[in-house]
Amino acid sequence: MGVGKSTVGQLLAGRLGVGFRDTDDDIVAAEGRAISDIFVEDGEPAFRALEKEAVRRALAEHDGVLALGGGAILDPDTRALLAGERVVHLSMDVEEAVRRTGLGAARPLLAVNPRKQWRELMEARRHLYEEVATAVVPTDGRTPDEVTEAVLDALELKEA
Ligand SMILES: Nc1ncnc2c1ncn2[C@@H]1O[C@H](COP(=O)(O)OP(=O)(O)OP(=O)(O)O)[C@@H](O)[C@H]1O
Ligand SMILES: O=C(O)C1=C[C@@H](O)[C@@H](O)[C@H](O)C1
Ligand SMILES: [Mg+2]
Repeated sequence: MGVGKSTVGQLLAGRLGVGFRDTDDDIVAAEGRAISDIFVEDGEPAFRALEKEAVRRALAEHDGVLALGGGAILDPDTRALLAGERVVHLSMDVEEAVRRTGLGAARPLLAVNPRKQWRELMEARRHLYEEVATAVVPTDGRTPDEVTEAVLDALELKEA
């Protein structure tokens, strides 16, 4: 959460001359509600079901850079769909995470005690991010442009 998937994803798409899509945005557009509202009104399992369908559809329809929600990899079917794709795990440490996400209600899973919750989420998810990633790119102390450059290098992709 807040690692820069949307920011770097758009920069990367620009550098590659391809389209950019973000499954969080797809869900918000389809539902006409903010993600935090979906969490509060319907609960996390309902959000995960919407997310799984959004990822499946985006992978089928879209040929370019796709940003996933931070928890999309929790779903085993989604992880299976990512097999065979280039998947970048953008990483950061907890202090950088707190700086980038702030304390707002926009990220429901970090709403209370964000430092502790972020650490716990990472402990629970790290192995899943590592399982699906074909490249890991640390983002600490790097600007979005520098991260984008590092992603291009890590994926050995040429610019358009
Ligand atoms: N490399 C970076 N260095 C500093 N700040 C950054 C960097 N990348 C992104 N940011 C800032 O951090 C915040 C979160 O970035 P962004 O929304 O792109 O993350 P995200 O991974 O898409 O988040 P979410 O999980 O909510 O979708 C934004 O304010 C953005 O400007
Ligand atoms: O890491 C997560 O579980 C989330 C990340 C965001 O991208 C959103 O999909 C939502 O806030 C949940
Ligand atoms: Mg985003």
